[in-house]
Amino acid sequence: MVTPVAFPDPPLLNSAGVHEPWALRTIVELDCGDGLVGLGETFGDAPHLDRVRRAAAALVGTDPFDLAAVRRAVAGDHTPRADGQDPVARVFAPFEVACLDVQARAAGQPVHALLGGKVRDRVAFCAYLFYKWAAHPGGDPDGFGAALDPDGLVAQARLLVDRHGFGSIKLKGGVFEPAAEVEAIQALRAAFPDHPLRLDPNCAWTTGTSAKVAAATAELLEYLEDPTPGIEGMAEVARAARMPLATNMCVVRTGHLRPAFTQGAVGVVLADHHYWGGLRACADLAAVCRAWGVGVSMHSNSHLGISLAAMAQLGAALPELTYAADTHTPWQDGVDVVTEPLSIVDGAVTVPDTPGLGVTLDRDRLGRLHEQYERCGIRVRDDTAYMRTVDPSFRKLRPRW
Ligand SMILES: O=C([O-])[C@@H](O)[C@@H](O)[C@H](O)[C@@H](O)C(=O)[O-]
Ligand SMILES: [Mg+2]
Repeated sequence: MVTPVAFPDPPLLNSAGVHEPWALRTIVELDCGDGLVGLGETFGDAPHLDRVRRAAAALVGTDPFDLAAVRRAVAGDHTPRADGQDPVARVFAPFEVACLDVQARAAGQPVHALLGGKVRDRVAFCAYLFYKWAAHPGGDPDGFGAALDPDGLVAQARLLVDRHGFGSIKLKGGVFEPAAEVEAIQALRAAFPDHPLRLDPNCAWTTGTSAKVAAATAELLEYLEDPTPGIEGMAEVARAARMPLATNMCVVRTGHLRPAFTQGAVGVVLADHHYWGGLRACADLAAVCRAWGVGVSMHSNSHLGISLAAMAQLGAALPELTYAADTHTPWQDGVDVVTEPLSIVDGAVTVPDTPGLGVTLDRDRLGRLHEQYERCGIRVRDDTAYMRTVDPSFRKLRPRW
């Protein structure tokens, strides 16, 4: 069964615009008919939802232990996308996770056992800071407050660190002039002297601006994420930067690995099972990174508890994961589709050893979030269009500065 859901999202700012009041996801239930149900979670945009629905229909009768057959069934009549991303990987991913959940439940083992066994009991996550408004236009203030300057961000960091004990901090930049974002990083360093810091402007800067920011933050950042577009641009910045550059934008499929690594464009790749094609594809990615001496971190988008559990299971089994993973979990403020979401305590999720992913679908919650999907009117995430309702002159520019 494939169920689209919507959940409230705060007005988080990024280089593309601002998050809309509702975030979308798609929940996959793989019912094997003998009481075994596997769970998966993926993006919620309508074209993707449509592909996931078609894949689900094509999968009926396929053996959940035969991932090659599952992948073939999912591939169907796919056509490559102009933006270079691999739609099969994206559509296969939630089914791969659901199949692993089924396989692990059938074996009475946690998913990490199927990924080679756990190398850690706790998977660290970072506090993911965003510039944000106090409220959506015309809406009531949310519980997180505004964060439009260094003081606001430091207050936000305190809130997230107090709630979840995060031991490292990432700032989503690309929102204000680079100098203002450097000031924000300096303020975070002063307030959190021992927390590793990262800054991610989502390609909002030219190579020249990126090199200047890299110089200004050389002593402050553990890595600088996607300062500028493209592998060549990143390589140019990497030659000037003292810290490693990280990416979830210029290395998003296998074909990007060789050009990025031979040019020394990135020192850290953010794995994301939702678009690399599942948990095993991310383990393969991590092994390639290890061979090239490139670090591994983990990327996130707005998501719910099935994805958090999948990330935790993967993180437990990846020896290469030496950085705290991204997660948007705190921004969802407890809203979920699972009965007991995994919690982030002392900056980490304790990885469940129970059979499967370690989370159970709550049908009432799923039903409520699906009703919200039906009512919310959003069918494709569009941060830029939403920003333009507030500032009609806004344009998504990469680079902007
Ligand atoms: O949630 C956001 O606004 C992020 O900007 C997200 O869309 C990015 O994909 C991501 O978190 C990133 O690291 O670039
Ligand atoms: Mg990023």
